[in-house]
Amino acid sequence: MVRGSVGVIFGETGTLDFKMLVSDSTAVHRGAYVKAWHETDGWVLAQVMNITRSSDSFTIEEAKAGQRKDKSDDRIVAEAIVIGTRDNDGMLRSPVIPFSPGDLIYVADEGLIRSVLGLVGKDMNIGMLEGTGIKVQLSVNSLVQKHCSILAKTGSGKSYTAAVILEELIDRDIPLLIIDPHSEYASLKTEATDDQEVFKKYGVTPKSYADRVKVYTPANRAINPDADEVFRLNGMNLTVKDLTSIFPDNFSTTHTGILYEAIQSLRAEMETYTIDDIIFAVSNDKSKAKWTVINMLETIKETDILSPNPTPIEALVQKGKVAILDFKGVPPDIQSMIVAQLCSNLFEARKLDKVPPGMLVVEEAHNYAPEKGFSKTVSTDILRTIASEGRKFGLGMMVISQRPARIDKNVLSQCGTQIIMKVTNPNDLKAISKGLEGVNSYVEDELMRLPPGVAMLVSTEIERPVLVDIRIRRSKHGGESVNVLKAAQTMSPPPPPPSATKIPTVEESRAQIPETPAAQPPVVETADVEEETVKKTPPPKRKPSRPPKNEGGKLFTKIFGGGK
Ligand SMILES: Nc1ncnc2c1ncn2[C@@H]1O[C@H](COP(=O)(O)OP(=O)(O)OP(=O)(O)O)[C@@H](O)[C@H]1O
Repeated sequence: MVRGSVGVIFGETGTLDFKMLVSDSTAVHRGAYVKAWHETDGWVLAQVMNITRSSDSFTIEEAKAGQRKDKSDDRIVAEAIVIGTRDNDGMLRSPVIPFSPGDLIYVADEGLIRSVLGLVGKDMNIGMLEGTGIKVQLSVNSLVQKHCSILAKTGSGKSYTAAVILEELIDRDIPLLIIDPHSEYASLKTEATDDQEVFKKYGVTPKSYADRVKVYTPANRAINPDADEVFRLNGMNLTVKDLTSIFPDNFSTTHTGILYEAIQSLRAEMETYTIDDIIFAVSNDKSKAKWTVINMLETIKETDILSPNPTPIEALVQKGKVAILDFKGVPPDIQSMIVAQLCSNLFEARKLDKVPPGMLVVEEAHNYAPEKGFSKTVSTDILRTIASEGRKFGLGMMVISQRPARIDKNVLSQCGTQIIMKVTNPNDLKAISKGLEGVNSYVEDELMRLPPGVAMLVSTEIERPVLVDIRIRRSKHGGESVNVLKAAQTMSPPPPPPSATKIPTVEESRAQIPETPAAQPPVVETADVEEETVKKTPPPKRKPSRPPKNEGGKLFTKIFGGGK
């Protein structure tokens, strides 16, 4: 083999693929980018999709003993698909006449890979092209304006990857508003303490974003003592629509009528009214149905979310700042109501240019914009609107979910960048492969096998899907699972049984601050309850990159459209 080459083309060749005889087993690996000199097109980029290795030259004794002394005459054959080359106008082209058997194959250089895949001149650093040292950089403008989704099964690295992208956006002063149901993003404030070697590998340094991030709680400080500020919605002069939209299923026509009359009478009497005034006005109604209405109004009131001093949207969305809405302790219905109101305010404020362009980040998006037939929430409409119209006004959205099949299709289909990590649920796999343009249904096989920390990136900005080894976080990761065994071993002994427990006095009860766990949004489950509700133990940290292995293979051809 000529020096520097890794193989030679042989057998029947085409314009879209070829086979190569590989010089030695470590020369190329599945997924490797290689280049071939083409007589009319010059250097053409190709990707190895499959490798096989065969040998008959060993003795039965050697086979029985499980030892082969000489492996030098193993026949290693790789199948590569042609990606193409850029012409003088920068257009991607693939050859129109077949490759020539006997031509040499080389490992592709960074310049060719970048230019052919379309990874040129971009700004954000999200990691490295899997199996290479080539940085994958995305365009901030495109990612924000054309929206982005991060999809994977639980524990596969969604919030880790999201935080990597958010760090890049914060570094570029993009305002962020994060809907955080599981208190995962406050850790952006804390610098990561991982191994320095890993930071070096990805070309980043540890960093705290404490001066940029503010955590808001829609609950109160007793429930969420780590929050920086409370978040409140406008509680003055609420309309019938404002109130009924919180519990749309609970308000019958009769209930709505009672509410309507009460609010009409208040409007006739006073300029401004509160929820207390509404409850009082409803209590004057003669029907028994008023008690249901009062009960619902009391429930809303008790959440404390409504206030005469609401949090202005201008305080949340500021250049270079991150506002995290931490939903710890907030009931699911109220979460949706908050998302609906907040996002409507945000969209209106952006349209009137009252806040700078920025990005809305929605974790567990399937709960706030569920697909029809799964559940109904008041936040779906505005999230759909932002997905379809946000880009006109410089309002981007990042949608994060472990259940792609359950997110509103209108929302998901608007995402120009899709970052997909390991997915195994058949419905989710189907939903993903259906929604990805230019990727056929066999994408499912590859997604099922992705190791932790590796994502498939599909973007309107790049020519074809690529696998990315997501970089290390600069800030600490906050989405760690609870170690159940350790917690059980370190917890204090349980309290005595009820009969032996002293009943606290009213004063003692008041003095105790309730330990309210983070609210879990409602889940309408079918066959896959287990996957969604059981938080997996985090996978072991992956090895730096995928080792060259002579296995699998067909997947790549299928995913990236082998072109046969
Ligand atoms: N790029 C990465 N580099 C290093 N470790 C990673 C990476 N991605 C994920 N991990 C590890 O995997 C674990 C799970 O990741 P993460 O919390 O992001 O999962 P998730 O998909 O958001 O899970 P859940 O749906 O349960 O919130 C993390 O604790 C982290 O240790």
